[in-house]
Amino acid sequence: MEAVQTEKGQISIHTENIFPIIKKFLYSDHEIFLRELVSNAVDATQKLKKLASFGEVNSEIGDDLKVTVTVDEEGKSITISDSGIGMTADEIKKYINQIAFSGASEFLEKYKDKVDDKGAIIGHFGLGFYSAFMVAEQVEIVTRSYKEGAEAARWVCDGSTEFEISAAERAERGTDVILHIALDSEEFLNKARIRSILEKYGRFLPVPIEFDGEIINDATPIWTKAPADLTDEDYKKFYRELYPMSEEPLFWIHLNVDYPFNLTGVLYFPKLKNDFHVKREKIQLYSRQVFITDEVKDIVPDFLMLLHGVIDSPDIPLNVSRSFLQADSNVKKINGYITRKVADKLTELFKADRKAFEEKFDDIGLFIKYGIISDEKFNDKAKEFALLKNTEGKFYTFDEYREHVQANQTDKNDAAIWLYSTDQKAQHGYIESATRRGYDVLVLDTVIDPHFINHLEYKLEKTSLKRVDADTLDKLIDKGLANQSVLSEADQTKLKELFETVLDNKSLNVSVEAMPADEMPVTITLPEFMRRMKDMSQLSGEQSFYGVMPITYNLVVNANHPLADRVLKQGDEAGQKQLVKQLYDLALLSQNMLTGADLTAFVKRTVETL
Ligand SMILES: Nc1ncnc2c1ncn2[C@@H]1O[C@H](COP(=O)(O)OP(=O)(O)OP(=O)(O)O)[C@@H](O)[C@H]1O
Repeated sequence: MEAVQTEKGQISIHTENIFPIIKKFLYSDHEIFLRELVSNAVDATQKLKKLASFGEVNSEIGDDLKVTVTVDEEGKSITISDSGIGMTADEIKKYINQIAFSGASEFLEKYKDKVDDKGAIIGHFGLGFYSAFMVAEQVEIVTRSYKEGAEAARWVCDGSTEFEISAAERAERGTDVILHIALDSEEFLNKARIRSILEKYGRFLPVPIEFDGEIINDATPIWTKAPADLTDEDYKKFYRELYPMSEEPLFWIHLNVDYPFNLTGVLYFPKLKNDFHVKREKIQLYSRQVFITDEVKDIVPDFLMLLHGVIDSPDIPLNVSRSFLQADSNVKKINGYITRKVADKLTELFKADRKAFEEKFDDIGLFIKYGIISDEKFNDKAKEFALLKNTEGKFYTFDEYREHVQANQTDKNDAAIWLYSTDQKAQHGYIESATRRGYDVLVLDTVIDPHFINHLEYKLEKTSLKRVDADTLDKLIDKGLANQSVLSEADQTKLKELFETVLDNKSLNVSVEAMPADEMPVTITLPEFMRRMKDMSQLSGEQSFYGVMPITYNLVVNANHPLADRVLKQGDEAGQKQLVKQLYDLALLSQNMLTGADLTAFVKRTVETL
């Protein structure tokens, strides 16, 4: 048998098949054609300006260069005209025929295995000029190069691989791209539709875009200007333009970097309050002032998506799938840069005016906490400016807080115990008891706090956080100093049994403890770990073991309260039962757990005793 010879070769791609495939791939995003063609016209105009500035254009170029888009409803065509550099017949052959075909081939090669994975590709792969064939059955270019003595040329192609180039009439330098719209794309002959597409993609293009006699864009949006030339009002005005329905932003960051990647933009901090899921105005992503997308999910870290504004970077690859984007090293660097900038801005604001920073903290705390949890680098910087607020409305950095509570809130194992409340009103009685002992109570009541608390414990040394109603204070901060009980062991057991029998409730874990006499006679607590598990499973929305696990509350009877003694000494059984029930209901009431028929019965019983 003859041996197989080593051979190298090229897989050939049949370009005749390209157009049906382009159409198929781009199906949901047909309007992109206008972005591509207008961008080309803008590029041609910018190139001309550049050449003129080098002194390479002989004629006057004028300072009112613009791109015009015209819809001819009757003639069923759309024309994109510019007065840019234009093309000679040879350049058409080179740039339009060859490049486009090789671009399309490359595209085919790249995605040939992914025909079913449309969602991953549709969007921004920028096939440029050739996207015209998504909507046109025939495309015509009439162009004249800026070069001296250049002759105008016409190129016509009907979407097959055949084209025709001929001499044409065009008095002035520049290019007209004329799309003869296909039957199935006549929606694009609607002027309102074209205007809205132009406004979406071209709102900040760097060259004036005229449609229906009007300029539809702002060619010098603020992110292209130097911060020194802008006032606060300029930034606010731009914000209103972007998000007309929103409240004023708190502050903003002007991004500007050229190395090792190019990025400009303005990011605004909105007033977030506790608004985590709703009202996420989107960050808009631009590439050289061309709108690309406001779906920046995989490009910008999730916590930064709470910010608003514009990012413009020609270095974010827009022609590949989203999963690829996440791995892209430029995207990673850009994320790192933005995160650093945001952290620096917060540090600067904190240092410049702490009081003003504290006043804004309710609005930015959510963002900062989210950043701390999700981004290690941000976390490192945030230590400087992240604040904790206590029930008195005072703010502390983590270090300051540690210092503040160290003396009084360290337990017998030398661990610091930070107490917190998730609802100052609901936990009022417990907060009051704690502050009576000189303990400090933090307010951690935002949606993100359950995660933030876990994170704090993980990061802080020998520190745990406990909700103020998670146990009796002596157990929450166990200093190893047992209170003396005025009741004997036997009486304590009797009291415990009495409560168990009268209340007859399996979800209660009854105990008798010697607490200070001025504490409540009966307290209900929910152990910290059990509540956290519940909260977390609720937050994640998943049914977990802890989500369905029955809750057991602790019911603690204060042996040193005079009423404990009174219960024991109560002669008649009915009266004793009534007293136990009343004390239990009062405990429920202070935990906001007394509702429905039980509440009605309690009110009735109380009225009767008055
Ligand atoms: N209006 C125009 N005026 C002058 N030259 C043009 C014009 N439109 C297209 N060209 C030339 O044709 C080339 C190919 O255009 P095409 O849109 O396919 O690709 P591109 O703009 O280079 O890249 P992309 O695929 O990202 O759009 C351009 O690079 C340019 O040289």
